[in-house]
Amino acid sequence: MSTNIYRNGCHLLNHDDVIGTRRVSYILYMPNPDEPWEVEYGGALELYPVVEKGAPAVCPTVSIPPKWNQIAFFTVQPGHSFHSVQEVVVDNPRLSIQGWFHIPQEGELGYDAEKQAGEAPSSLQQLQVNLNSTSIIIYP
Ligand SMILES: O=C(O)CCC(=O)C(=O)O
Ligand SMILES: [Fe+2]
Repeated sequence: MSTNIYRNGCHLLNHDDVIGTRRVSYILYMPNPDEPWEVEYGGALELYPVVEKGAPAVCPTVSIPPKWNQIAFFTVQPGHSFHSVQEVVVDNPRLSIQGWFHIPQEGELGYDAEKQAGEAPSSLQQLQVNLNSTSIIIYP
């Protein structure tokens, strides 16, 4: 879980959230409740349909502006759950708490070692594998 602040100029490019054992994404929006967020401020969560597996459409079909005390959930699906955050174009900060529900981890009820083994590696694990590959050139 993390707290996030998107200031004027901040945005998040299209991605699917798939890392390790994530299953459901959630975002709780907390812009200033006394100054309702306007669509023109940008900062909407945008959802993309999939043209074919792994390829999102160019344009989103759903756009959800942040609203005080509103929470968004979506399932994390490899090559499907594409979303982005529009650039914020106002000086009001776009505040949120964001995180993921995971499948049971080692030591938790319902943990399944085989399921864990089949999971997509985290980005850190992917980077570590690639660092050992001869096709990567590390510049000083
Ligand atoms: O803040 C949002 O609406 C989405 C954030 C997001 O996609 C992420 O942090 O991975
Ligand atoms: Fe995301």
